[in-house]
Amino acid sequence: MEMYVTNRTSRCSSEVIMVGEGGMSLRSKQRAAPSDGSHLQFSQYSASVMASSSALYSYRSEVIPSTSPVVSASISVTSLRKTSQRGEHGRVSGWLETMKAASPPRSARSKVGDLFRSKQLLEAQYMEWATKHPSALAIFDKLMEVAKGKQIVLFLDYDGTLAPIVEDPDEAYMSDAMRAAVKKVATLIPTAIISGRRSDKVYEFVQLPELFYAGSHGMDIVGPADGFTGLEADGLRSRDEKRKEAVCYQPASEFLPMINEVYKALEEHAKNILGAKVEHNKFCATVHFRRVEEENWQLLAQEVQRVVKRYPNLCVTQGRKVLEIRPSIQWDKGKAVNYFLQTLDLGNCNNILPVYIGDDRTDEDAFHVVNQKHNGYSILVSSAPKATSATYSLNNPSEVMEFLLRLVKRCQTFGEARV
Ligand SMILES: O=P(O)(O)OC[C@H]1O[C@H](O[C@H]2O[C@H](CO)[C@@H](O)[C@H](O)[C@H]2O)[C@H](O)[C@@H](O)[C@@H]1O
Repeated sequence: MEMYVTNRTSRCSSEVIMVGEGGMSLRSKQRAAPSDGSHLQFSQYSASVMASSSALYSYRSEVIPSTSPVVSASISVTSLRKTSQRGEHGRVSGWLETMKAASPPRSARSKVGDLFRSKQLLEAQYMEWATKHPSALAIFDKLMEVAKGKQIVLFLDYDGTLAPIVEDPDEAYMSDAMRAAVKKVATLIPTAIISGRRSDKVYEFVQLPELFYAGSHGMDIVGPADGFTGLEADGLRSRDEKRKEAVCYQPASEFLPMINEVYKALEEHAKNILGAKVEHNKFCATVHFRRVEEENWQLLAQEVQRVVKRYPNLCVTQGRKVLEIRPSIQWDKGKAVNYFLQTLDLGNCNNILPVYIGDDRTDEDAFHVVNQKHNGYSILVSSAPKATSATYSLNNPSEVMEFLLRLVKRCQTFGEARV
């Protein structure tokens, strides 16, 4: 099956078909909302997506910078709402078929021989994929050679990157060892966490005032004021106690009442589906499928559709066994990366090297920006072959920690992480 994604200019129609973890797929066609009037512009991009029946998938993408000095691209704005134009049932069925193809019934998985063969197959597929996305640990010295004399700026996703994926999103704790590694690196390199969660929730997990935070997929930014350097960041406390020194950027602030309303409606609609959970991520609402029996996924997706179609200014994006309902504005994790770089006064600096580490589809926006605009390092965290524009890979959060510690050691030895 071959799938195409196209998107041109900031006021455009886009058609996206995606296959994700557990084979979740979604197809939609929508008109993007007008620009929010910020200094950032949407660029052109095109990509093709290919997926095999075994739910292995990959895509090639290309970003064509506009003439604007600040360019970024988005790939993930999809809408279940518009799906209804093509027939909701057909679309949801297609989505479920792909999802089930990636999760064969337990009986089929239980045979030892089958398990062994599929493990071997997966390993071979991973190795092939890893030749295209080399391990950032394996080529660490080479990466650092290129970084010599450059200001590294570090961007980290949270779930699946700093903390392992778990069943209950309220229990996605990072380890103390990871916290210590992030703390060390943040004392040497300007570091920000860009998460889909609400920023206060991420801060609750991370507990490090040394960092900058952007929650709600970059729609809730706590960053440095002009002339404020990365090493002086004071986490979320800057919001209350050091307001003068911090900048809060919330490009979707007018959507807050709407998201509150949608959250309540989703909770109401999902309450009778066993295992379903709705999370309020401030500027988006996240519906969790992970603990829902597969036979109820369709029901839950239909409930989401039912709610979202009442809100023409909202759209649905996908993550790891989640559907996320968010404002249809042109803002994403990639824009948040640019925002941080600009407020750190590094946006137009040739001497910077942004490093972005993330595991999910919404991180792809940031990978694009880091690759195309800044020639930086984009690193996907994944233990399975995955569609990505990230150049490099790390297998899991433990490898992320190892990477951070090597970065620390390297900075301490050479003192070159900051210009
Ligand atoms: O951008 P991120 O920091 O990666 O946040 C994306 C979503 O992460 C969380 O959900 C994911 O992790 C959960 C805990 O491991 C897991 O149960 C869920 O299936 C994953 O999708 C978070 O709960 C969401 O709100 C974030 O949007």
